[in-house]
Amino acid sequence: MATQISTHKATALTNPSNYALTSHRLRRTLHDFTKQPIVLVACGSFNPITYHHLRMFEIAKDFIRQNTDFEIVGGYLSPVSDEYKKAGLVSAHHRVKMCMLATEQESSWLMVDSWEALQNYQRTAVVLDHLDYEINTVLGGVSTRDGEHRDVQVMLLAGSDLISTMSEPGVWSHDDLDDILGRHGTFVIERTGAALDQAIDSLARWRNSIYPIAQLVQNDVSSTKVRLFFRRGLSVQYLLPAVVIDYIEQNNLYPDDGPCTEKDKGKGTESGEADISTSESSNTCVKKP
Ligand SMILES: Nc1ncnc2c1ncn2[C@@H]1O[C@H](COP(=O)(O)OP(=O)(O)OP(=O)(O)O)[C@@H](O)[C@H]1O
Ligand SMILES: O=C(O)c1ccc[n+]([C@@H]2O[C@H](COP(=O)([O-])O)[C@@H](O)[C@H]2O)c1
Repeated sequence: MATQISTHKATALTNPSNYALTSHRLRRTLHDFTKQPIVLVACGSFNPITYHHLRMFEIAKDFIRQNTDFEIVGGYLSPVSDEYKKAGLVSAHHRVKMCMLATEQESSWLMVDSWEALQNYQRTAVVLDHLDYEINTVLGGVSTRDGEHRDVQVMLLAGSDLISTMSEPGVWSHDDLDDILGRHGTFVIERTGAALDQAIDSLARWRNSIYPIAQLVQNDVSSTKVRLFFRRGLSVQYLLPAVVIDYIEQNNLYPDDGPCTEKDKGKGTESGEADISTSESSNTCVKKP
């Protein structure tokens, strides 16, 4: 049975049954008492998680250390619910599991929060408010080495493609943008095809709490391309953790479509999927031996 909880905000949040926040890597003591403790949260499909999803957190970590007065005490991936109904979305259970395998194997500080995934669709503002409640109200925030209590600021970490949708009419509510960009704050990682300045241009009123971060090494990997590679029997080695590749193969999550014809080349199998012919491997269409 789901439980209703209330927060310091007007929102009522509902926890899926048996839900408890994963917090084994949440650092409860601040190293530097002059810094503001923060937790980074990336929301998305993670269908499947790629190395670049993990890399986003490392890029943000470097930026934060060099340019801000924040101190990161934890990082969460929050896979979206099945109700998001994006084409080709495999079940939340599998996407949560893949994120867990990846973070446990590849990272020493990242965790997965399944609250959003394992229930009905939740807006991103609600997800951030939920984590704020769990970390600050339920767990009691963090302390300095002298035992002084500090609330943790829960901040969104997103690619510039996602942030550019915030300027599209009808996608996000203004109140939610105020909550996400104004109250929580957001780190925006540059993504090929979605220029940073264009993505945040019309979000100027929140500019003090939006931190754009350029990618020093351009990385154009997307989950869409990874799914297409699986479906075409192409290698995905080194695009995502081996432990995730094994899991996908064991559960046959993105089945190989079989040999493709001349006509198929460059086409996705899910509506809305990227045209693989725009990538370097455009002319490769081979079936696995
Ligand atoms: N290569 C990348 N560069 C920058 N940001 C990225 C990159 N890949 C994913 N992200 C960001 O990671 C978050 C979660 O992404 P998501 O799970 O939607 O991955 P995706 O690769 O965009 O998925 P799909 O291809 O299925 O649309 C989003 O904020 C997205 O902008
Ligand atoms: O909260 C909103 O109004 C909102 C509007 C558009 C997108 N989002 C979130 O943004 C993420 C988009 O993921 P994706 O895979 O479609 O890029 C996903 O977590 C959605 O819940 C959230």
